[in-house]
Amino acid sequence: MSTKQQALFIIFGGTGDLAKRKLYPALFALYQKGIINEHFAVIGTARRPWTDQHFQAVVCESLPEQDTTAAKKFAAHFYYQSHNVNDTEHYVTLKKLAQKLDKKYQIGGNRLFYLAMSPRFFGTIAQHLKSQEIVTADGYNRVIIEKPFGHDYQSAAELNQSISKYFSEDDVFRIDHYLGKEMVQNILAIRFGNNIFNSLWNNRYIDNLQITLSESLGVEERAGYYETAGALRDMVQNHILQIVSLLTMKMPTTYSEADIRREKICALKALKVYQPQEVAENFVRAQYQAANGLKGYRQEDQIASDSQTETFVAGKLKVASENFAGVPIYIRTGKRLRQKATRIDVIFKPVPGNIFADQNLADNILTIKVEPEGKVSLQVNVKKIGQGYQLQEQQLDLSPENRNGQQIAEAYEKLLLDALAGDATNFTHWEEVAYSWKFVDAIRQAWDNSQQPLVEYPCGSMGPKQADELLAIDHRHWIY
Ligand SMILES: NC(=O)C1=CN([C@@H]2O[C@H](COP(=O)(O)OP(=O)(O)OC[C@H]3O[C@@H](n4cnc5c(N)ncnc54)[C@H](OP(=O)(O)O)[C@@H]3O)[C@@H](O)[C@H]2O)C=CC1
Ligand SMILES: O=C1O[C@H](COP(=O)(O)O)[C@@H](O)[C@H](O)[C@H]1O
Repeated sequence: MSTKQQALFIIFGGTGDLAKRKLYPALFALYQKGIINEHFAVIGTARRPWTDQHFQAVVCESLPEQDTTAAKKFAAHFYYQSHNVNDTEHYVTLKKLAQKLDKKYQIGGNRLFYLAMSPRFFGTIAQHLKSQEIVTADGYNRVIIEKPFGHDYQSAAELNQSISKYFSEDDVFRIDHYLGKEMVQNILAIRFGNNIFNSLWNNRYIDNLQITLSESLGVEERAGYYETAGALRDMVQNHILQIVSLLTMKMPTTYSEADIRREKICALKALKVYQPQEVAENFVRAQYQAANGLKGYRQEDQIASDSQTETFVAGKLKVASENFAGVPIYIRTGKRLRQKATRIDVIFKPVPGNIFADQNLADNILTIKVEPEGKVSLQVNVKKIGQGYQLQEQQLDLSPENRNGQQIAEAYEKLLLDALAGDATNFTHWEEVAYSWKFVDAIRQAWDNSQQPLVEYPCGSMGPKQADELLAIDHRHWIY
């Protein structure tokens, strides 16, 4: 999709880490492709007293090519307003600036409000956008909301209620950047574009699913946020459960936003919400400890020396749906693990009545590697070349061929373009968020109310042994 778009972006949190690392480079990529060109402007807002010139210099610095004419022309579309989101007066100034830029760049009233700030401000921003008439009557008004959407089901419901007073669900784009990743988007193509996978995608043929989101980085500069979140809220509630929904949803009636959403909601609703005893049996929480020259979590800046925050979660999920009942979904995510790896392994059941049973055949495994390198492969068994009849495993590379040598777009670039085009297929609907929180809340509450220990794992490992035992008890092991 390369239709030209016109919009005024208003970024709340314009001086923040996300804006600099992800949003400005993503907008620049759209600019270089000509998708946003003349008829766009960006207002960055935050409290610090920057000038437009300083802001433009910061934007340039955030780009992969900083000193080119294109970068400078692009940054000239950026304006800064010092703004405390709690201060009504600031919205009056913001409105005037927005009107001026709308006219200058002939934008036609389209506005995209990006809330790249702590969620505690989302309600007040939404309210002021309406009450101070920063929304327009002659174009669209869409609000993109960063994660985390709430802290638990209750706070998410309250937040949703306060936003929905001012914006309809169709104009709310709850971002989960994993849904913008090329290989995550590939899941539906692989499942529903191939009868060989579509017809086998159920509990008669799939033995188990494994999802790994491992990171080599530690908590970095985000201690304040991470201490209130932990790996369960930071990664499981959103990214992992979104992947689970794509893997277990039924085939939608059509490839459309409404039909896909409906099936994803059903998939999340079908997740078994655990009782406290079941949480203890099916979930492991752990924290990284100093090893391999790296600090332990409790020695990191601004982390309490007795912090109970989990930096690793592994779990076994159960789905109460016709197609997935009885298929365990093993999930795992953590910081300071051996390496960055985001992957999905679909392990198929062995051939019934296998005539090669004495040869210890490898499982058929479909692997979708999301990162660091996007790849799809299928493990099969073939005859070894030569005399006799021995089998050997073979990896079939099913990776999408990049026929035009295109650079793969970053998740934020794709999602920003979707939001500009009004396509919410790759954003999360409120009901998806609600069911995800209900699932996660049960685990969090069980942990908070129980003596279930927070176990340790050394930096650079793949997590604690308890995460391996979760599978071993079922006579399985992690494929990765
Ligand atoms: N960083 C990341 O990699 C990711 C971040 N996110 C989410 O994105 C959002 C932003 O995160 P991040 O950029 O890391 O956070 P930062 O802490 O880096 O940025 C927060 C921004 O909010 C501004 N701000 C804070 N208080 C006010 C206020 N009262 N009025 C106006 N502006 C204010 C800050 O600027 P100033 O101090 O000048 O006011 C700053 O621009 C969060 O919801 C986070 O969970 C999601 C995924 C990844
Ligand atoms: O949302 C988040 O995601 C990042 C990992 O994202 P990735 O695209 O690098 O895989 C994680 O580091 C961060 O803690 C979390 O908030």
